[in-house]
Amino acid sequence: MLSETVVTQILENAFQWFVVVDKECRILYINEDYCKFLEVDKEEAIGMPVDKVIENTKMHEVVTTGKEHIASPHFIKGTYMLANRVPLLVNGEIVGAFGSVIFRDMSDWNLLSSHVKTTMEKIHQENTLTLHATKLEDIKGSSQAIRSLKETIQMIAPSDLPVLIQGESGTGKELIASSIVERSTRSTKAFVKINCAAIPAELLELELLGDESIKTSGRLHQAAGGTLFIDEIGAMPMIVQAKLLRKLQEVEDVRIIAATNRPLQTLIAQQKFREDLYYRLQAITLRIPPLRERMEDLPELAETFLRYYQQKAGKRLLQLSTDTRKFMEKYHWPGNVREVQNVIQAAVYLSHSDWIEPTALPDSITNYQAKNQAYHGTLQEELENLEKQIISQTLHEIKDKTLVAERLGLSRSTLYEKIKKYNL
Ligand SMILES: Nc1ncnc2c1ncn2[C@@H]1O[C@H](COP(=O)(O)OP(=O)(O)OP(=O)(O)O)[C@@H](O)[C@H]1O
Repeated sequence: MLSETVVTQILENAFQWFVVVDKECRILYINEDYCKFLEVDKEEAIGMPVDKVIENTKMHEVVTTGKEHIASPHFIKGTYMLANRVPLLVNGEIVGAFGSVIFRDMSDWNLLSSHVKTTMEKIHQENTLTLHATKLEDIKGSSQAIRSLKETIQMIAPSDLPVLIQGESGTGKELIASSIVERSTRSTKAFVKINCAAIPAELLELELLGDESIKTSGRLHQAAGGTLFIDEIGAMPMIVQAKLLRKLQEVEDVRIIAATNRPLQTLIAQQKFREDLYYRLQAITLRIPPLRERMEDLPELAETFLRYYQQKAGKRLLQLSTDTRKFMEKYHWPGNVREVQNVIQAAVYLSHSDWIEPTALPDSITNYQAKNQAYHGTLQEELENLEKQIISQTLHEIKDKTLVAERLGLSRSTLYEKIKKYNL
């Protein structure tokens, strides 16, 4: 136990000014610095009603309502200060309140805000983590598929060969295209993009190929000397495909990287894609498997997005709880890496503690397991597994065991027995 003398020294040397009142709002303690500012004698102030010593005080509101005031503006001696006021409780009953001044005036506040600003700028400069992933090193994942993809990129990037990237939506086709450009001899030249699915069919030809009669250059021309990334090429109308092929034969030096989420061979079979254009584009074909076929990449991807969004949100170190990881591992991720990114981003903002619990995941993920889980144990074993999971998750969410017992409709002793049984 700290002696009274030590406690007094700590209180007196605290940066903040503060006051403690009893439930009648009489001052029990006020520190020396605060008294100096208020121009009152400390010995005289102690025992006096707080509103006689501190103008515009709101301590009585806290004592009456039991509600805390955080960073509440307090006008005193011609200036606004910021104050925190919290009720003091003994056995759940209000016995008084503690008030402290966190910013004594605007100059305190300006000083702090300037410190915060420069520190945050420094953190941002040091923070090399970016989600504008464009380089080979930004491609995360250690699955065989990703490793050999990265090896192939290193080999083919310096050439001028056209590349066709095939993969479901959100698998990282644009990222792969950028990393090829970045490793190529054209990295400092134009890198022009066009998304065939995002531009109405009737405008696509003009956008892509331009029109000399109205002196409009298309993106193909703009990419001269550099690279043209044609996203969703499978959505390009046949007529534009024919014109593109013709232009490619005459046009200046452009490297084409095309991407598609539908296999072009299927579109050729359906007569929706020209075979001659396909052969012109696919000198090198890179296939990115969907995430569900390379689930070993999930932890690294989740970690990358977690660190990024945690820093962006200015939160402390966040971790995925074991249950959350389990749900994520069982899910099939139809939106691939982009879906992981979105789920983690939302979870970071939805989490109140240092752990991301399954409650921060969308229902599509938490319900998915329930629908698709294969059961291998006896009914008794499976029921016990589920019971363990429910109790463990509720304990993570609500720390207070009495409240957990209440929520689950158990007596406290039954809850304790189960905690012991399941080693929670
Ligand atoms: N292996 C990876 N490592 C790190 N980030 C990745 C990886 N794959 C994808 N991403 C990120 O996921 C997001 C989606 O990727 P991208 O836009 O490249 O996908 P896409 O296949 O082009 O999607 P769409 O077909 O819908 O246009 C981007 O933020 C990208 O940086």
